[in-house]
Amino acid sequence: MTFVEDSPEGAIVLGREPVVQTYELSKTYLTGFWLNQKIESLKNCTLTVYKGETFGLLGQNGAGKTTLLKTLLGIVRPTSGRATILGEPLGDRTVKQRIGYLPENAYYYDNLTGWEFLQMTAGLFEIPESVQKERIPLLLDMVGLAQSAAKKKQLRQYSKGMMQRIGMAQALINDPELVFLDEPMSGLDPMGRYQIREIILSLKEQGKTIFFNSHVLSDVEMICDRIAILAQGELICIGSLDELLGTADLYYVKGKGGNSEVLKKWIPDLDFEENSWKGHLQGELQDFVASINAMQAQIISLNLARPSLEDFFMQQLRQRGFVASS
Ligand SMILES: Nc1ncnc2c1ncn2[C@@H]1O[C@H](COP(=O)(O)OP(=O)(O)OP(=O)(O)O)[C@@H](O)[C@H]1O
Repeated sequence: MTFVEDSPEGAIVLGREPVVQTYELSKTYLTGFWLNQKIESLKNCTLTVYKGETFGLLGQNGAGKTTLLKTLLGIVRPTSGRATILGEPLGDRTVKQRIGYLPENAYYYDNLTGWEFLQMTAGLFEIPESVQKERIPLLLDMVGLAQSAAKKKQLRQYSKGMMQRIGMAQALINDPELVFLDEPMSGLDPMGRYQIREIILSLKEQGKTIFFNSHVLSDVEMICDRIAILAQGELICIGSLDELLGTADLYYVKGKGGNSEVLKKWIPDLDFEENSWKGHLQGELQDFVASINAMQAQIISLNLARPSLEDFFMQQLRQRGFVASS
């Protein structure tokens, strides 16, 4: 299938099927006793997520990630803008059958065992009992929960890691095409995070589309095809990791001397070490070298560099004034 509509990210990529599309989506919460305080949680967010990709939405606490996810799921009504999920407008009932959702802070009926909880969720999707009998053990295996524990233990006895796993299983109970995961690695130890990453990768192998929120940037870097960064409700960048991190003309430079104010214009993450400085160069190399010569400063080394996602994330926030420059 080919698509050639206009999109916020420019033309939609030919040959790729969009499964989530938002156009200038905004959400303003009204709070306070008189509902006269406004919190602009999302500001004109436009993005496209394609079939089969793992898409990571990043942002600091309070950036608006959960609000965007809840808006897409029809839990929160947008103040303005529009969006489609699997080609249908927000709130379409048929779409709900085809998507899965792992909430960030889920409140499940904790007197149920894990098994009963999955049966209850399957019931909500009207999944026949014969299918449930096959699917529940498969899902438990997939998320790494022992069937005996799932049958015996009530959810109130579950650890954080077990809750995250059972949450993942319920998000997949309807064999969804598109899965929304809100901070799936939050609160997990390294082994738990590794296992969740493995589950996400196996879902990707099955051709599912995964949209997830996270602030664990190293996990995102390992598993995402594309990412977007939200800051104070604004989407400040979107693209594949190669597009965002792998630009061939990005240099890591070390040097000494010169004027720190001038250097900072070229090197936003400028860092000083005894009598030298270092950081990632922004701008044309030739012009930078001319500026270095004019200041009678000295370049010690210049290497092509791919920043880590964490470096890139901090740099984007600093450049746009969302965090103070160090
Ligand atoms: N129901 C609500 N009523 C009023 N304000 C809200 C509501 N939900 C979220 N907000 C506000 O909207 C902003 C974005 O919150 P949101 O939970 O979407 O951010 P987040 O990026 O998911 O943060 P976190 O990583 O901490 O979960 C915050 O300022 C938050 O206080």
